[in-house]
Amino acid sequence: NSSCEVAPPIIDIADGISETTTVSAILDATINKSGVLYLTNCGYLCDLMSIESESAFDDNLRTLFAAGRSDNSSWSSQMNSRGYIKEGGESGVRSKFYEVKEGYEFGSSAPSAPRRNKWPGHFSSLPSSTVPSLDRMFEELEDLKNLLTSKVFAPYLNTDSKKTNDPLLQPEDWEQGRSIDLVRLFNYLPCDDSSDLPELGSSPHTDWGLITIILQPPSSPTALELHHPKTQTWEPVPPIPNTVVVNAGDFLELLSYVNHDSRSTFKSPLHRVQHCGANGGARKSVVFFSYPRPEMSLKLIQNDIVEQIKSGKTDDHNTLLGEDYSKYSTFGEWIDEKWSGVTVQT
Ligand SMILES: O=C(O)CCC(=O)C(=O)O
Ligand SMILES: [Fe+2]
Repeated sequence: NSSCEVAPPIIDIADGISETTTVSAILDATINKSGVLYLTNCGYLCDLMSIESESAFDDNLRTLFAAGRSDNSSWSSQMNSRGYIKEGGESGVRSKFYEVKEGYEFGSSAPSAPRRNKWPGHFSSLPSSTVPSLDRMFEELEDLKNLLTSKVFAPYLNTDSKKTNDPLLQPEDWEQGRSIDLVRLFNYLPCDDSSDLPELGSSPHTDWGLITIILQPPSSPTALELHHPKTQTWEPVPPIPNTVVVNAGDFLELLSYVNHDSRSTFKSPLHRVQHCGANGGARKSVVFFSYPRPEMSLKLIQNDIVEQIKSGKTDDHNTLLGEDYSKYSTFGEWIDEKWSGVTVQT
């Protein structure tokens, strides 16, 4: 049964990932299976996805989106990627699908962060707790990224350094990624069929960074789907109360090619968000994109690795493999270019 095979495992991290069985389960899901897994007992973020917390969470986001809609000084721009994203503001696969959603993007609130968050200013009904609770969410997401990377992904990448003498990924490489890490809050709007194009919540894509963490409120409709390469089918990733979803990104996959053969690399899975299913299409989610520090050199990967991978694989959707990135010397230069293509300039 293909859906059993591809169904992401639920991994309990109540022990904080000190057990080798927990490490192995996460590696198995990201290397041998689909590249997606659920975490449970992950603390604050898993508690936030409980049935009890759902209505408060939903109210918070609804107020924020309303505020963003009515204050165009808080709108996100191509150059900034911070603030409110209005409906139709995402490029996606522009000529093929219409992405029926609005969003809100923010990152680190540290004064030293390269980009400033843009919260709606003149909206009096935005509760005073909204921004602090979103800042808290960002910190918790950073903690979970750092935990997973330090205990699971970096140790794996740094073993077997046959091709490199130095560790591939050092603590500062992921910890300092926080300056560009990004939370995107999405409000997938009810289906209205007003577009000539087929409607989707999110076009098929892979994520670009190290890992992505997705929060799906427990009673929201199943909409996130994972492409199963063997059967070429889309498999649901339904919300499960008290869990978060984690998936590997293109950069993590690519790093793993440096020290490992193609059979044992991380999988950055192709996924999409369906629309107009249950609940008339309405759904909210929180999606956290994590990256390495922007100064991280791409030299290690440049060699001949990309060519080797390309020649050996036909069904890889890694966006880093699809283009000539030898013109970029750091991860930051490359990701800036990717981000500038995301929002539609209007
Ligand atoms: O909303 C979701 O569940 C996932 C969205 C997604 O895959 C993305 O924005 O990269
Ligand atoms: Fe994604």
